[in-house]
Amino acid sequence: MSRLTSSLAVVWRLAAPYFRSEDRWAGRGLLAAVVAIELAIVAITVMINQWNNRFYNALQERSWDTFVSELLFFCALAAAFIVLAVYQLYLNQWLQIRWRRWMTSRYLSHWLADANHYRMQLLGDSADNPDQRIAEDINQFIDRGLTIGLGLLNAVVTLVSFVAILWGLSARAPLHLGGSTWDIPGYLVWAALLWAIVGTTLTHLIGRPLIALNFRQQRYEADFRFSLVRVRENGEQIALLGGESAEKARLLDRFGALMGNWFAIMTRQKKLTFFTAGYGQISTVFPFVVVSPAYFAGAVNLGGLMQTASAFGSVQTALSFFITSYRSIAEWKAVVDRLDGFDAAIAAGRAATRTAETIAVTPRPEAGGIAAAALDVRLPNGRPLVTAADLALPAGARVLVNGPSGSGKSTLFRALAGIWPFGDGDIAVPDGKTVMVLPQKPYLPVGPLAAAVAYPALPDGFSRERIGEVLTAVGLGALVPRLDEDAHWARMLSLGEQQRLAIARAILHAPDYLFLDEATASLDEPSEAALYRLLREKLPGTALVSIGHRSTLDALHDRRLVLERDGDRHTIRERDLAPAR
Ligand SMILES: Nc1ncnc2c1ncn2[C@@H]1O[C@H](COP(=O)(O)OP(=O)(O)OP(=O)(O)O)[C@@H](O)[C@H]1O
Repeated sequence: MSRLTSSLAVVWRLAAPYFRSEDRWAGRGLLAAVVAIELAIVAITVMINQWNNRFYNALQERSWDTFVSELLFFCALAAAFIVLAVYQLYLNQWLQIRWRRWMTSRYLSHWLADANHYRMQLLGDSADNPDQRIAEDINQFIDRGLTIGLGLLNAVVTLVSFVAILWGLSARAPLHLGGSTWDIPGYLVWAALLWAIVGTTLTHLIGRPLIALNFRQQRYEADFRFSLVRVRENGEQIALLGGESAEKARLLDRFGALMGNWFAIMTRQKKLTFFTAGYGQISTVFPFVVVSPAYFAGAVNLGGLMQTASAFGSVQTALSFFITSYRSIAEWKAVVDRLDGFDAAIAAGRAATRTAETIAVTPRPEAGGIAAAALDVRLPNGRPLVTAADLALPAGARVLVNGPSGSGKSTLFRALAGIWPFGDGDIAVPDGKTVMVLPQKPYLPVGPLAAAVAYPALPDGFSRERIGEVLTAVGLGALVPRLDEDAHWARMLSLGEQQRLAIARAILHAPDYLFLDEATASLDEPSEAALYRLLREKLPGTALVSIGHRSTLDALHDRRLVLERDGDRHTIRERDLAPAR
């Protein structure tokens, strides 16, 4: 029971915010309309039940006039039902897309805000495949949630309406068994209830493992899809290395996991379907079996029998809601658990920046440069990586950072840029100053070239002339006529060209601090030196902090910091630049 309450609390936590959001009036209005239509549909079912009595009695009594008028009445009910069914679907879909738009935008903001997506990745696997959670799970949560919710409402209202009818019918058709009449008030209601309780309990016992199995299936499907995307993204490397058979083996391995789980689902579902299908078949005749003694004893006529059977059927269908929707509920529960886990991972990503032991990057009003005190950069598992008693990067400085491979240079940059919270210490960044980090392989979004250059700003943030000018300055003038061309630029341009493009991006944005993490390592030395001269000329006030292994970089900087081994970590120390050759 406590599991049910906590699951309902999770559903409430996921669903309620939309109905309190800025779109609440549209959401509440549509939901109210859909619910009202569902109630009207139950009302029509009740009227059809009463119609059964009149219609079958008319047949038994061979009364033509009543037969015709009852047929017309049925046509009117059917017409109303058709209109209600059409509009219920239409309004339901409308509500779904509005609700989904709101939830998608909310999850995107929480996931992307303050580099949380990156921290969540660093913190581990608890939120696997966020793409699936945002694209599919939200959709399924709403779609299935509405179907199950409305189904439940229908079941409850049907139950209440028909229990009353069935109670009355029990009195009119008392139980005849073994030649005597048994006066059990509402015996038809008790019979339906007992029948449904037996069915529901057995369904739950047989079907319970499906919840966990469905949860795993969605994860395996997403993993498989993601592996396929990785192959597409890294096609060139795979082709060059001839890695196709390794990829195929890996993909089939992932598919194998998916298939193994699927077999478990199949076996479980086979057992469940044996039960539910059998239960469904027996349910068709069960009411007739219960009422037949009264009918054959002459206590009720054909209309009464048919109405009772139909009412019994409605009560029992309502009570069996859980049985018929078990699979759906099991799948939906898996979706709810996944979204809940995603929420928890988002919260953990945020919390990682708020615990006492974190690197705090704080804007300070005073002028001067970036300053770090008692900095202790660690890995997510707590292993120490880099320390610095104090580190000063004044405005306009040109600092080269050296250190052995794996000593933590890139991680130090991540900490200075404010996306690496693991560790301790304080980093002060002058208020309003901007920081940009250029990695060795820049990220180029798929789309027009102008958008790739202007990123992370929108392409219309800069004039075409300006974008063309900076591209020409970094030696990519040949690309200027292709600014509006849509392409996967990261695949088309050489790594050296991509690095030139990233320098163009930096010149366009003119940050106050530019961190270059081996950002020119793919260029030949003269081109690298030319780009550094260009940066100095175009961004005279910008501080340049570079990571690089080449000795030729020394001549392009004014200071050198070295990460030197110090026990289990590396410490940052100021060292002389190599004398110019
Ligand atoms: N997300 C992470 N989780 C666990 N370990 C990590 C993570 N990122 C980096 N590391 C480890 O931290 C260490 C430092 O990595 P980093 O990339 O900062 O080194 P680097 O000095 O820039 O190396 P290189 O010169 O080879 O680029 C490495 O041992 C690396 O394996």
